[in-house]
Amino acid sequence: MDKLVIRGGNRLVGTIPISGAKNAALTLIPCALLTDEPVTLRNLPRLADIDGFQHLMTQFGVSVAIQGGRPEDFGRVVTYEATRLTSTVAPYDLVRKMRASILVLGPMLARAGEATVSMPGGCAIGNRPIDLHLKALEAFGAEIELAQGYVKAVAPGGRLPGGEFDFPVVSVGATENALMAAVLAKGTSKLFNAAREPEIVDLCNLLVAMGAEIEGIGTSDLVIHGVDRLHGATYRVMSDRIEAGSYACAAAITGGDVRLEGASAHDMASTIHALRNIGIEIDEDKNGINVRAPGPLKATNLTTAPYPGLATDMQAQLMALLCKAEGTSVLKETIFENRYMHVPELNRMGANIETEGRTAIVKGTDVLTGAEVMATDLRASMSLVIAGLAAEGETTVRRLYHLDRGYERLEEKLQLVGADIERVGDD
Ligand SMILES: CC(=O)N[C@H]1[C@@H](OP(=O)(O)OP(=O)(O)OC[C@H]2O[C@@H](n3ccc(=O)[nH]c3=O)[C@H](O)[C@@H]2O)O[C@H](CO)[C@@H](O)[C@@H]1O
Ligand SMILES: C=C(OP(=O)(O)O)C(=O)O
Repeated sequence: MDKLVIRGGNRLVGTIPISGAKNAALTLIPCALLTDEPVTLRNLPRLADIDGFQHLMTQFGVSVAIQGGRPEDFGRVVTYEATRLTSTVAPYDLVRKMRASILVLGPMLARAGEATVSMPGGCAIGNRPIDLHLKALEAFGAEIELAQGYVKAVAPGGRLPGGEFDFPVVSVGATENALMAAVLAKGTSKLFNAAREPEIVDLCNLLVAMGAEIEGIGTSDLVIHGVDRLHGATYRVMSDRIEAGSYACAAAITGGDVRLEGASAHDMASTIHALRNIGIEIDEDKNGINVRAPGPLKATNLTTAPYPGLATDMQAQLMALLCKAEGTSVLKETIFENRYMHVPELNRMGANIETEGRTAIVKGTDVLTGAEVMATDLRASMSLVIAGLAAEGETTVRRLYHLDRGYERLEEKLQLVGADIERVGDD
């Protein structure tokens, strides 16, 4: 298995292109199930999760055509065509590798009147149940049965009537599934306390481009007027606010000066706010942001929350940055119950972090030291890379399959700005 070897200490300077957002792409791709016409997505990141999702789409008889895209380019253009669905079953073997596979449930049910999807199970960052996905679909009229680890959902009479659902907890995935189910329902549906992450706005924009009728886009109350059919569309995936935030942390920890080309300051306002509190200078323009670390990093307190709050997907990377800040920072993780798996690994690199339940106390230190570390999940992996870039000596990060789920050609992008990082085969 490959590993990353990082020799820390280089100041990052230059430009990093930001890719299309993984978490948007993973909800835009299943929209192709909603129509028999082609749906073309531009700026799709080249990631293991996207390949996995495409594989799942072919399982349903969807044709997947990758156009152009030179190997040296970031992103690519892919057309999905679900002229006729040959299966409505998402098997365990494909779903277990990628939680986001549950996002085929809503659109498949809307298009085919039935869907059978393996339960995704837990993962390193927490239990991650799907009860809200199922409750929202039931509120729209679906009949749901759980058997042998599978969810079987049926729309009586072949089409959901639509309905209302008030989310007791904000859920990105459940909002996405409910939206994709409601757009083809017979009647009007309402969602209250829906997630309003930028990726949900991206999803709504594609659905509208396909002919859906949605009111309240960007707010937590959505009204969806079901239509009889949707048509194809061509759509550009939004830029990845978490990838951009991660590279901002990487630049900042090295005292660097980096432009993140294509980053959307609007979508990552909470991360920018946190970085400014840490003493990082950020200039925004319509094509990207510039990140500069002019002096010592300052401690700050951070609490993750649904959008527009601080994204839980940024917690680990900001924590790595705060390991080198002057003073003590207190972080609170409110979204997932087990998202501090990077803490013992960062401590092995000389960080001073203590956790108590959902709170982490980070005492800043002058020196981090290179070490052999093990990545446990996607953002935890990135936090170790960030620490490694500022550490004295060599850091080796293993289990790169986590990083490859969510960072398009990470080492190439970091090399562009002067990092000493390489991917090597394990011996
Ligand atoms: C592919 C994708 O877009 N993944 C993102 C998505 O995950 P995902 O959509 O899985 O996360 P959710 O927003 O659903 O989870 C938020 C909270 O709701 C809980 N919950 C969720 C669903 C449910 O049916 N029941 C329930 O209790 C979860 O356990 C968690 O505590 O949003 C998360 C929160 O911003 C991000 O960290 C993930 O990167
Ligand atoms: C947790 C994440 O992704 P997923 O929901 O795909 O596991 C993430 O992107 O940080």
